[in-house]
Amino acid sequence: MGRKFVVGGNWKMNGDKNQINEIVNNLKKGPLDPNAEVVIGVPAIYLAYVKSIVPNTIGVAAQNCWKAPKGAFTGEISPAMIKDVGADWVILGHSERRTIFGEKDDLVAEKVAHALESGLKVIACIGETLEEREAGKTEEVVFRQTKALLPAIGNNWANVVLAYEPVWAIGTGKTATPQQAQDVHASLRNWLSSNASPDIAETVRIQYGGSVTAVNAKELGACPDIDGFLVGGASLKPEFVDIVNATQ
Ligand SMILES: O=C(CO)COP(=O)(O)O
Repeated sequence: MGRKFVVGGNWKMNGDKNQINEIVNNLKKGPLDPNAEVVIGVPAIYLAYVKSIVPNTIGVAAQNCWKAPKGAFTGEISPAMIKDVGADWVILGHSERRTIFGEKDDLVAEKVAHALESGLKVIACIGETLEEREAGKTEEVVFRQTKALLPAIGNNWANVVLAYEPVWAIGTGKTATPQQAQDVHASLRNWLSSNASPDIAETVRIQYGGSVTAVNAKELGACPDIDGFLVGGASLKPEFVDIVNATQ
């Protein structure tokens, strides 16, 4: 009850200053549902630029970070740096980080722990592959990925949003049906109730991600355990505003 709808736009490795200006102007024009929280996940190199042009009501997220504040980690950025340029969120454990860059559950957990300790809010992503779904392992995978996060999150659940993103639905145009998504969200909440606490299960927001569009957002958003979206492709387009407003 009372979970504020939260919509994230994950731009991935897309956008240049021209396109960013267009996206931000579109968000400013809105109008955006004041009851929805909006966070845009931008490429690291544009974090400061986006922060300088976006209204304060819109959160800005990095799409990854390292698990230490500074040091000899060529090419990486730290939560301290993300905060220093004014952003306050980071997306961690995205399936593209897990599959393309080989990030395992324990590395994701270490990153989550350090990001939270550093005062960032975290969108932590979980989700099964098509092979895992077809083998009937959806819950096993999602519970395993979430279990790894429990010690990392500790008492910091208020600063965490979970994003359930079935890998087979990402960038494929194959959205999970509202029932498929609702089922996983509900069983994850149930699992959290036993393995974290009933209060955490009740209050944590769980986003759905994977081919969300203005067309399917309303039906997905109406499901009782879907508390928002993590949007890839459509977050670069004007329809993102309609997705933010899906529960209005
Ligand atoms: O990976 C996603 C968001 O993090 C989803 O991407 P698409 O919305 O492009 O399927």
